[in-house]
Amino acid sequence: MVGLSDAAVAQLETALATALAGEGVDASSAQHGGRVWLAYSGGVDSQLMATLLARWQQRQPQRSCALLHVHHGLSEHADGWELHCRRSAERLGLPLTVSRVQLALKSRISVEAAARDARYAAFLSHLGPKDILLTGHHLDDQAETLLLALKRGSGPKGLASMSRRRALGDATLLRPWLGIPRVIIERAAQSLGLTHIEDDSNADTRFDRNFLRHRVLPELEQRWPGFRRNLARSAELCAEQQHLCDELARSDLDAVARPCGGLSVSAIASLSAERRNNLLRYWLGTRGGVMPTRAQLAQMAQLWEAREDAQPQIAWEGGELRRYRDGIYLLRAPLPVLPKRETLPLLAHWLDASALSEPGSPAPEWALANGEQWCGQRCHQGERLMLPRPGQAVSVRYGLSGSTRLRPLGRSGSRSLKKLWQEYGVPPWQRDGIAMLCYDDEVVAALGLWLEQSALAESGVGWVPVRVE
Ligand SMILES: Nc1ncnc2c1ncn2[C@@H]1O[C@H](COP(=O)(O)OP(=O)(O)OP(=O)(O)O)[C@@H](O)[C@H]1O
Repeated sequence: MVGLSDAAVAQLETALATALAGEGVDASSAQHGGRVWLAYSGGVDSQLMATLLARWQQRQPQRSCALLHVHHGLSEHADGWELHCRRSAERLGLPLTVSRVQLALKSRISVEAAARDARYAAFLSHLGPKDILLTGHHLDDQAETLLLALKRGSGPKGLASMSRRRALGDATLLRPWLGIPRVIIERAAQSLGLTHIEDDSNADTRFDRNFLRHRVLPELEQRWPGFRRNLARSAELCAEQQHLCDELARSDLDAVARPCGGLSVSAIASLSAERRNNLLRYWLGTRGGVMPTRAQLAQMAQLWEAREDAQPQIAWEGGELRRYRDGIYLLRAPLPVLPKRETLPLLAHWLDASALSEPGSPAPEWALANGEQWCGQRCHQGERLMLPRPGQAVSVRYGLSGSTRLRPLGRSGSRSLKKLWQEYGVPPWQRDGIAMLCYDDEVVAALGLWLEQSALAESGVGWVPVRVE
């Protein structure tokens, strides 16, 4: 038995060291400058990992390691857990940060999910760009996660469950023990005589995960030994498939993205339904927010099946998709109400500055009411705006009347703004958000779209508005 326990400790210690070495965070590599954090609940898994991390650090004194405990404020015992973590961190000689979170309990979201969201938000707020966050997740957690994903009817992305390594903001999340069963961890913890927190709610089978852990998985494992390991293998296979789907979606996105934003309807319509759904899920995933359900995705067919002059819209919890001509656009928040007129003192100052003949001098950035950031580039050549005359006010205006007549560079004659919006393919709901740059009352540019002929510099220094990405 002693031999088995020693082997368990050695296996876990090796898995931890190997995962960290894989990130270049060991003595053999000098380049990794980040900190190694452990998400530390004080439960048996993270208690053992904290103990082995402290040992690891003694062999790597140049590395900075720390523990991060999230106090969810859910249990009456939470203060006691925090105290356990503080005492234990002191004994191990590892600094501890405690993060207190407030749970946003929304309908549809379970307490467990709300706690997890709050926990990861707290982790993110403490991690630096090159940091690593370890968690004590193991094979049994992975098997439970896969069964929970099956219960929800997830596709390959959900069934892929947890990954051994993934980005967390600019940091990296590592789960060194994801392939190791809980029994090995318990055996090792026992042999080292560790004291850890026992969360009484872990026994409460009203929670889905606990129900699977205590009632379902033991029975399945008894009937089919190795069942958990097989579940974890299925999760890995799903992760591989998902990886392929993402690769395909990225290349499809390159092909269907329109240069001025949105996706091309005709390009999307030429894809098979499965490929289209894959692309849409990927695209919406990269934009954040709540994903549409499968039924909502099916409804999106209206967007590319509608007549060209129709303007269908599909709304769900995470946003709204609208079609305008050949483009599909995602709107997430309600459109902002913009002030009609806004002066740009910084820009005016820059344009007035005495060093006018110094192209390339640093330009201040100006933020617009629609959230865009712009700056100006001075130049001697090319299509550039003339500088304002002394005393002329520089402003941006929004929501100009559609009958305003303008003369963009490169078009003959003047046209109404309404006609120009159509020519430039600007969807109706974006029009009021386009900033029109004015000298006194005269429009000199529609930012991001065109410069006005009447305001072009004919000689000497001029300037070009440039969007800051
Ligand atoms: N309150 C918390 N603070 C910091 N990290 C946490 C917290 N709860 C969970 N974790 C991290 O997430 C991992 C998995 O969480 P899970 O809820 O399965 O574990 P637990 O039963 O609370 O604790 P453990 O896994 O340490 O036994 C933990 O190993 C730990 O790394």
